[in-house]
Amino acid sequence: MASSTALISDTEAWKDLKGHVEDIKKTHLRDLMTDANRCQSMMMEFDGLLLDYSRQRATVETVDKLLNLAKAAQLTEKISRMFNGEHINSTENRSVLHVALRAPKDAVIKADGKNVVPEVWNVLDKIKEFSEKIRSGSWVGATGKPLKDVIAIGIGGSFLGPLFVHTALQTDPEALESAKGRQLRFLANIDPVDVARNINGLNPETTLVVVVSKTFTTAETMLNARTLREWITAALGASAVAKHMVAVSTNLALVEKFGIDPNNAFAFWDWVGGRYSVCSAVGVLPLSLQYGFSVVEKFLKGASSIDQHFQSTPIEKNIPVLLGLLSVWNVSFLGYPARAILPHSQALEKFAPHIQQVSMESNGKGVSIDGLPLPFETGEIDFGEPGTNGQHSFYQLIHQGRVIPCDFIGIVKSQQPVYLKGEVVSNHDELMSNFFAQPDALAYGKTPEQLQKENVSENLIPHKTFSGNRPSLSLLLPELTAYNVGQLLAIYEHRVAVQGFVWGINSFDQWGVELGKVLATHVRKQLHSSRTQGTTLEGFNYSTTTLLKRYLETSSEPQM
Ligand SMILES: O=P(O)(O)OC[C@H]1O[C@H](O)[C@H](O)[C@@H](O)[C@@H]1O
Repeated sequence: MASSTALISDTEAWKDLKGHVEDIKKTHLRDLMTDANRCQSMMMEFDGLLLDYSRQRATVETVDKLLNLAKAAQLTEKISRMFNGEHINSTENRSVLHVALRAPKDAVIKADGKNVVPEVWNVLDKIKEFSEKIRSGSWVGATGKPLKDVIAIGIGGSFLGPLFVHTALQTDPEALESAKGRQLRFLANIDPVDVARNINGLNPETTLVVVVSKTFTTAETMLNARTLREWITAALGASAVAKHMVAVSTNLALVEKFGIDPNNAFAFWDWVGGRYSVCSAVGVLPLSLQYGFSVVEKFLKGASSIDQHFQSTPIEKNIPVLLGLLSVWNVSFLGYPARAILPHSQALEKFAPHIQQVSMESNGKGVSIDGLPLPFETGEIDFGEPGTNGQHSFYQLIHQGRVIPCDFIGIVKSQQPVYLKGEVVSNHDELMSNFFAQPDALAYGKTPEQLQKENVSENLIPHKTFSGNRPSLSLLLPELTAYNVGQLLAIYEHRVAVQGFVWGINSFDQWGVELGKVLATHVRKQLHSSRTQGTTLEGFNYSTTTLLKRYLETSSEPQM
């Protein structure tokens, strides 16, 4: 067993897998897929979901060795420590308890000795009450009109998760029905173009602005909040802020200082990481305003179902654990640096951008949790697009260029089925034909011999050959309701945690985002003094000085 300061790469289990790579290099998925017993052992079912990882470059032996690696990494213990509220985010001295955000009312989850579930439900109850008031029109704006439109201001974790869930629910029949006549928009970027897009067509009289920021100090969010406060006060007077602006934050003192009534602030806690906060008021408030609390509660229940599975299922049958181990295998042993997330569902178009933050901000680290430099790479480059759009864009590279393990996510029952008279299949079957075909195209490829049999001319044979042996996994969801969206979210959140636990890093801090912010502060000061006092540029290198000079000389930004 590894001591807490040892690197996982020093363990026998890791070395064993390193050696095993040579065995796997001799295999081809074409052959591995002929072993029905192997394939059968690589199917997992839970709560309506079906995971098939038989197209990973892995044998039954590989999976056993990965499970040994999990043991060497003390994975089960680390999962328990997370659920027990220990301060596993050691560099910030915090618990990691996003699972408490979706726990049933009677659950007991402790942070620093205190059960946090009642606090969670206090906020959920407050959201339920508030969102019902807004939706029913009993809460009105400054001129007496109901607030039918919502702009949620936030960035990073205070934006991507809520946007993903909102996009996924937009076409769900139940959610669609309950959102009738309402709009939810997201303002994230500090680019004034994003402000212009968000307020376009909206009337401050009928708009509620929700400022979402864990810290309530994020530069982009606070300037956007001041910008929309100005938009409201210019139209309705300063007193309108109380009726038209509310906030979600862990920093209620700063919310009040900003001028938002503390009664209209929705709290969350430092044991919720920004990128893990969609199940807190960060997501639940805007989504409840749009869809009603009962729809959002189903989303929380779906996530909770996976939490319970993750906490209590033995590792060999535990979906997030297996997914995490396979990602470690692909990154650290097979050397594939990227992962493509390919939902065959337009409703999941914002899933990959959300997982990009969850995964890359969590696991893109250079040192172990004890601060030792890592002799191996962690994290992967996540990207993705819904199928079939990606197919007509970057799949060429995935089929004949670099090897990129792919996650295919499919839905059995469409949210919006269409079946035209006289067509061979329904529109959803047409979409899903690609979901079923692509993984085999990647795994099997096409040999020169096959091409010769098809009488393909000799000069084209190299171009039309597909090497195959490209790994993927398939996840099939029964439908895409709020509940399933919650399941999907929690599977990926926990998968990322598993990867971090095995690599022995802290997946819950993000010091790497700080440096750029500090340097931007220097630039901001310089821009201010150059524009207001004509101060010459100082303290920047040749490159930045040249670029800044060009920017200042050729732009005439409006000055207040
Ligand atoms: O919610 P906020 O405090 O405004 O933070 C928004 C975002 O800020 C930073 O960029 C962090 O890296 C993100 O993890 C966080 O989600």
